[in-house]
Amino acid sequence: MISIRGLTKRFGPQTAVEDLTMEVPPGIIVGLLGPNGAGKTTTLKMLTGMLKPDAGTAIICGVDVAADPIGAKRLLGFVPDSGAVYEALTGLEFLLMVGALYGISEQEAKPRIRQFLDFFELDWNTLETKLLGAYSKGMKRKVVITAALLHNPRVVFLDEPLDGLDANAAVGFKALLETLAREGKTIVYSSHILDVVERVCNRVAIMVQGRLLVEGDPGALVREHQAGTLEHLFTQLTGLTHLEARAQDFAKQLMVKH
Ligand SMILES: Nc1ncnc2c1ncn2[C@@H]1O[C@H](COP(=O)(O)OP(=O)(O)OP(=O)(O)O)[C@@H](O)[C@H]1O
Repeated sequence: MISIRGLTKRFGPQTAVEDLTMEVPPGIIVGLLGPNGAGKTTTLKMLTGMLKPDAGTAIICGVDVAADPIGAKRLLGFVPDSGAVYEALTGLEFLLMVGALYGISEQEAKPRIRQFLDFFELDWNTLETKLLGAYSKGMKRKVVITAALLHNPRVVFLDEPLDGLDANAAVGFKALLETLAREGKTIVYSSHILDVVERVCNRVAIMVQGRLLVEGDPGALVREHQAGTLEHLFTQLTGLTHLEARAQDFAKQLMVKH
């Protein structure tokens, strides 16, 4: 489980995350939502020990992330939005290296890697011989997801996880997340794809300008705000109203100029 108390991060004069407090119990998939620049990635980086908070605490399954970042990393998996990998390694070399960092032997890692490959329909020969720099975006994403889940973490953080995955892989991955949650894992899912969040997540947290605006069951929040859909609730709360009319005006202006 995740317990966040007063988490705050400043970059110079700007407060990227302000006084964030939230509890996420085991078995829950919480969708972290917010417009560009709301502070979602900064929050995930603090929760995974990649950034030190200026104030507040984040506890992962009883371990304080700032006080014991290595201990916390043993318990968590992170799929970052950048999806960066060591491009000069083969997929297998990269995954075995990640496994070794978590103390998993090659003997132990290989069958686990094979399970993920079968699931994602990736070819073992490609993984063994091709450098990651030559993988397609979707293939890299599958390797990054495998790397994040290889050590069977109790808490999983995902930043735009479906980015680059084809429709089949995305459907499979969503089902995998639901299975992991049923097994008692805690999952934080940050995305802009609201209909996916609505389907996959049992809780949502909406951030704006570094602050948590609302948090709870998506259906209940939509009803409470009489929004109809999560997408409408999001635009209501984040102040982006009359978007369609604005888009039409903008398109008309473009047409006049050309
Ligand atoms: N390393 C940094 N140095 C300075 N400012 C930063 C840094 N990282 C983030 N910020 C600022 O903090 C704010 C929150 O950024 P963050 O990346 O957390 O937002 P986000 O909600 O993930 O946005 P997006 O949906 O666009 O990915 C932004 O205004 C951003 O410019």
